[in-house]
Amino acid sequence: MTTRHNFIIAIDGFSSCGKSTVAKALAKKLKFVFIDSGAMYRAVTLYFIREGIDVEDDAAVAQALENIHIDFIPNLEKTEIHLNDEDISDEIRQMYISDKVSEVSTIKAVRQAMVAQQQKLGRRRNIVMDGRDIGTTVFPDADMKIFMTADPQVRANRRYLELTNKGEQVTMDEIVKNLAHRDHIDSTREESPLRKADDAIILNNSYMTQEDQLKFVIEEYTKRRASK
Ligand SMILES: Nc1ncnc2c1ncn2[C@@H]1O[C@H](COP(=O)(O)OP(=O)(O)OP(=O)(O)O)[C@@H](O)[C@H]1O
Ligand SMILES: Nc1ccn([C@@H]2O[C@H](COP(=O)(O)O)[C@@H](O)[C@H]2O)c(=O)n1
Repeated sequence: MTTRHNFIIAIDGFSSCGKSTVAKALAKKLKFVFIDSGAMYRAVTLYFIREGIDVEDDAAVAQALENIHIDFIPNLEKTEIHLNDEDISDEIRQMYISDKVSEVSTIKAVRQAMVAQQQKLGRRRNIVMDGRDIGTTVFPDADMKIFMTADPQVRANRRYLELTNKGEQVTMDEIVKNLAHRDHIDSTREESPLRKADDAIILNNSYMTQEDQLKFVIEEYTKRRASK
């Protein structure tokens, strides 16, 4: 067995509870690389929608995965996600992607392709990766694992504010349904379902500010770093 020298932080949890927010802030503070694994599943979903890929057609799915190239490109303060050299960072946040992404994410071939890329991205670099199966499947040996949750109504309110501030026409009802729908599919699918890793620490941020949640994970990191 080879010893790993990089530090891996896995942040998993339910939809819209603030995983990317805390992961991004933590990565910035520690000068680690932040990887939003959900954005990768969203990129695949966008490609499937655009190309009209039938998710039941294994050959079409396999061919599509061959044609999909996802890159994370740092650009000033943010990291863009590119699908075959196109910046799709904003497009993948729209509701029509959120409505389909969990269905696409149940496909075994899709998960295998994404997990392999995620593991490659975490080789040798210090990273913070957020998603649903990071602490259980992608990096079961992560140095620190957080499992995030928040009250469903709080999560829906936050997502509603985020999307309406961006000018997207959505109703609270649509958002509540989408979060419940995704959480259900993500937690019950056969392939690497969303679940708390046995060694993950729970962070319920329903009544925490973004500053409080960052402080919580930095304190946890400081303890872990000292014992690594
Ligand atoms: N502690 C907090 N208090 C208030 N708003 C928050 C807090 N943490 C995150 N948010 C806001 O909640 C929304 C959802 O956060 P974020 O996108 O980080 O969640 P996520 O878990 O990564 O979501 P998803 O899994 O759907 O991608 C964002 O608008 C973010 O600014
Ligand atoms: N490791 C992951 C990450 C995400 N998914 C699926 O993608 C959806 C979108 O993720 P967001 O974090 O951007 O909300 C999510 O609902 C999952 O269906 C996944 O399966 N595994």
